[in-house]
Amino acid sequence: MSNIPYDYDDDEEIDGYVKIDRYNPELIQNISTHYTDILKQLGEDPEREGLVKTPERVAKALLYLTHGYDLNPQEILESAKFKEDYSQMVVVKDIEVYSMCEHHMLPFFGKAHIAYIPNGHVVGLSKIPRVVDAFARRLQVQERLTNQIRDCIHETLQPIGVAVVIECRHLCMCMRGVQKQNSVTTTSAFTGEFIKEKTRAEFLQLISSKLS
Ligand SMILES: Nc1nc2c(ncn2[C@@H]2O[C@H](COP(=O)(O)OP(=O)(O)OP(=O)(O)O)[C@@H](O)[C@H]2O)c(=O)[nH]1
Ligand SMILES: [Zn+2]
Repeated sequence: MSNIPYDYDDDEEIDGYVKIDRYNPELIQNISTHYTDILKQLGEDPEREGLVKTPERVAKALLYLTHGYDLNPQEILESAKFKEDYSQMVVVKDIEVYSMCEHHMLPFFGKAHIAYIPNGHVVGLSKIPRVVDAFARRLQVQERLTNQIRDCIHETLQPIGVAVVIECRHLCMCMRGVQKQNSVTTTSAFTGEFIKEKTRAEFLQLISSKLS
């Protein structure tokens, strides 16, 4: 998960990448005011003990859940790009994904599996999950999230190929609407060498194998 401290009054940098403008008190106050009204519209009493701080908590939570807008995924990758003559597939799998669907603003969550074949440069491994978070922590659809991760890695590292597979459960399909609790959505995006069947098959085989 992202390392952003759970402290919204902090105006310092997040891991050196970005200023937390998003967490300023005025913005939190503005969003809170709307949530006080929403609580009333829902038939609740915003003054009762359990709800007094809820609008502010929701405001902070929403700002956290969308902090990806403040991150620059290209910069994250550029910050740890190293010359290395390794030209086999690098696979980082089972990366937790937490995002919010832009249609209902309800969570979707699951795993991302990512591979690239270096072309003279490798990237610090932790930067791949960071890129996933930078795009996931926005209002998203799973297809766009998948393509954005692929394009960012492709454009920044210019590798021989990139592969992204994401598997998620969407709460908007589980706890409302069609109410299918067990459905999982899988999306994928490939560039370069991964468009070839043999390379793609090797990747799919690697992400389906379990560590013993
Ligand atoms: N393609 C895609 N659709 C998504 C994603 N997240 C949510 N949706 C869908 O967005 C659609 C919005 O459809 P609408 O008919 O406008 O909304 P709705 O009436 O709330 O739809 P239901 O969920 O079917 O009740 C729904 O079918 C959702 O399942 C996503 O990541 N990708
Ligand atoms: Zn939805």
